[in-house]
Amino acid sequence: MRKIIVGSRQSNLALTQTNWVINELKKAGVENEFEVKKIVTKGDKILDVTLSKVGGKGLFVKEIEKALYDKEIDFAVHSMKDMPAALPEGLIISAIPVREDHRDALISKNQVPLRELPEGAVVGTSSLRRAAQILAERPDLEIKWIRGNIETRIRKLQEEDYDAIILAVSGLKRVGLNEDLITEYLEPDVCVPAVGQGALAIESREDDQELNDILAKINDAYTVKTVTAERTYLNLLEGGCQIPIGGFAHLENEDVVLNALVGTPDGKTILKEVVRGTDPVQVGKEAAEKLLRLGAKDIIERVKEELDQ
Ligand SMILES: NCc1[nH]cc(CCC(=O)O)c1CC(=O)O
Repeated sequence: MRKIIVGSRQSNLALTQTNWVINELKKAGVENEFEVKKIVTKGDKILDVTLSKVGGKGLFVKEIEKALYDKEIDFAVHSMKDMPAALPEGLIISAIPVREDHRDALISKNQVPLRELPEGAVVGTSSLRRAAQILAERPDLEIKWIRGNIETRIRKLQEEDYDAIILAVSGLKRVGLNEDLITEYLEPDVCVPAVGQGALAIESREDDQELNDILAKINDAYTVKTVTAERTYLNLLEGGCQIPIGGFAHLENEDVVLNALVGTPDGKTILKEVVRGTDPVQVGKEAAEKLLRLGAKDIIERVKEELDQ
């Protein structure tokens, strides 16, 4: 039986996600041997610049994709929300396992929730999406960029002058941090998560049918359907850049219900739509069309120009 080589970034989060997937495959009855091969990406080497300024999503996946092409590895596990809209020729998302918690969380000093933070309190995030939604709720707060992995950000909250930070619940759980650290779970009506947040994408070569059949064993129909709606919507709005866009879908009976949001980084303009339907692609398209009609294009173009400066 073929040994399967799995590529992973070397961060704690990436390795945990990779090992989680391998374990899910084993639980699904896969008996192949697995080897994890660590790969250093450009995104891992850049620590002090706003991620959106240095090139956004592609940063973490390029080197991994080269290793896939060169057949140094057979598959790789990515955070779905870090996946670019379109994959390069010959590579596919071959499976999407069951999603972890989709929500963002506020972690504050002294466990003070968002509504009760003192006026002018400093909130750390490097996500324009989170900044926009936090400022829409609390225009008096100050957003301060924060970089580094999950553990580093939590250390910075303790050691630097942040009053609170925002992180994805999924990442926090995956790296094994105690959920008691969380002050407040931000539900999608307060903070619409990033498209694909909490979900993983397994990337492999399109022509590796034998492996893709194995990976399909941990495909989760619910997650595939909801992430398809979210990514269809995102792909129709975005041009590969990091902008304040949120999208989260859930199922109600047979219906996909998509919460879609585009905002200005200062939170002064927030466009929101809820679209439902049975076909996830149709729901995604409709959400994009509705937001474009509300003026999403202007906001996206303006943010891109500012990022380019
Ligand atoms: N932006 C970085 C990033 N990419 C994936 C996750 C974990 C969340 C996930 O699984 O979607 C995180 C950390 C965060 O957003 O707090």
